Amino acid sequence: MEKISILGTGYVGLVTGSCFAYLGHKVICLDINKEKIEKLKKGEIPIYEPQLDEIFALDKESENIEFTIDYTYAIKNSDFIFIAVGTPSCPDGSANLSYVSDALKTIASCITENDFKVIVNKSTVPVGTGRWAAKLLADELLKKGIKEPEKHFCIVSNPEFLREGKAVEDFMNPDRIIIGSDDKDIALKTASLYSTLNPPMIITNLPTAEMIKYASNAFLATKISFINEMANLSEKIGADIEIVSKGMGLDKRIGPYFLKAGLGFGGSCFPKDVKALIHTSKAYNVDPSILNAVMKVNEKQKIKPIEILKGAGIDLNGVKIAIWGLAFKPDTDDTREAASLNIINELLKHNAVIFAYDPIVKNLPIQDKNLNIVNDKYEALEKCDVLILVTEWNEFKNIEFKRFKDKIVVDGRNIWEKNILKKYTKACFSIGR
Ligand SMILES: NC(=O)c1ccc[n+]([C@@H]2O[C@H](COP(=O)([O-])OP(=O)(O)OC[C@H]3O[C@@H](n4cnc5c(N)ncnc54)[C@H](O)[C@@H]3O)[C@@H](O)[C@H]2O)c1
Ligand SMILES: O=c1ccn([C@@H]2O[C@H](COP(=O)(O)OP(=O)(O)O[C@H]3O[C@H](CO)[C@@H](O)[C@H](O)[C@H]3O)[C@@H](O)[C@H]2O)c(=O)[nH]1
Repeated sequence: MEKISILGTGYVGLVTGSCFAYLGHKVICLDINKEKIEKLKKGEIPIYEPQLDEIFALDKESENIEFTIDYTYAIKNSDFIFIAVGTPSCPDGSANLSYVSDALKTIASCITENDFKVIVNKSTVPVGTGRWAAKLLADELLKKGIKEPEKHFCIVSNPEFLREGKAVEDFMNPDRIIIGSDDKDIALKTASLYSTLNPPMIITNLPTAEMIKYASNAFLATKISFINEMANLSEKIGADIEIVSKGMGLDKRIGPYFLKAGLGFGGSCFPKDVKALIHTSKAYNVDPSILNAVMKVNEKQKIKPIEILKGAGIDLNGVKIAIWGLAFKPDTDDTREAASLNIINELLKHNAVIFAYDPIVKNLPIQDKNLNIVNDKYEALEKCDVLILVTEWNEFKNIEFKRFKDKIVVDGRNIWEKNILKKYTKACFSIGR
């Protein structure tokens, strides 16, 4: 069993650290956010993620996991150092590598002449970052007077493919593990951290590993924008996109996944990663025409309910609108790039009054006198004339339809049967049907 530190204890870092500890490794999770680490030390999990509490409790019992803000301690007591800090979008769409670069500089400040550390990057970073990181680290070590710096570390790329809401399940049952490194032995050593999971493995070079992550996310995002474009056409010509998706998905070459039409993709990954890949493509003079279209379709799709309501002749000024679901998808408390934010911002511009409900999310990065977050879905519904279903949480699937009487309902994720909606509502709209 190996000694691992995880730098950055967010969604990816905490899940990775907890799961590695569960697999028997000795894990130190580090973050620069003191408050987060204090909570974790007390046994409080700062994010909502199914199954994480069970694994976390077992890790605490086995004493395989500890939490710290002390870089020197974390680096000294680990052989594998995972970087799992954020890589958000810069205003020009490129990935902001400042957190990665800060982490690398602090690692360099802790490495001594007697050390050899494997530095594994799990953050999603543009192609070329691994080799850039090796140079940055070598320069920092040289500045400290460490000769032949490359003898003291090796950089590995190990992109993460977990989904929020299913993060533990995904970590424990990976479709594949990708390891990229310029040193094959170190790559194999890193791969062995996962050996008990027995996953399909690809061992390759640094840029290929980095590219696999972006190409995967961009392809999944493309599937979503594609099906949403088909939904917009289906709606006009009387086809039902749910049945179209099912019919397409039965073709094994297409497959059934990521063909759910709705309000587009949000979250901390697809939007930023597609934008970053567009940026990289342009930097290498490759025309990212598909990726540009994927983003364009998605931006429109996120505010589709506004277009639907306006198209139905509803003047949004002063209208009371209930929003069900604020997280970017069910089973997470994450609202980064959530369609709910785009819809709420648009509605506020039109002077609508909003009563929003989500089972987990109780705060939003938007403050407005016309935005109310309430604790009960029916309370939101009863106060309003219009309901927009934004996130398909399970609790919205079986509801008392009779409460929809006299309401205008927009089902943004196609969770309700259109015939039932027609029976119980004043007017109803779904996506692509
Ligand atoms: N969220 C996902 O589902 C997911 C899945 C796969 C890959 N990724 C990628 O993983 C990376 C992390 O994503 P996330 O969602 O976990 O981010 P996050 O914002 O939840 O967590 C990042 C953490 O890093 C900490 N941090 C920042 N600078 C630091 C430093 N110098 N040293 C130590 N800690 C530092 C922050 O305080 C924060 O707690 C991103 O590159 C993302 O694209 C995310
Ligand atoms: O058929 C579908 C599938 C998804 N979505 C939307 O797409 C977004 C992303 O969903 P999902 O992929 O389940 O969530 P993430 O947690 O963002 O995970 C993605 O992004 C992660 C970060 O890179 C990767 O690790 C995962 O493999 C990748 O699925 C959400 O807004 C969903 O509502 C659809 O609209 N239709």
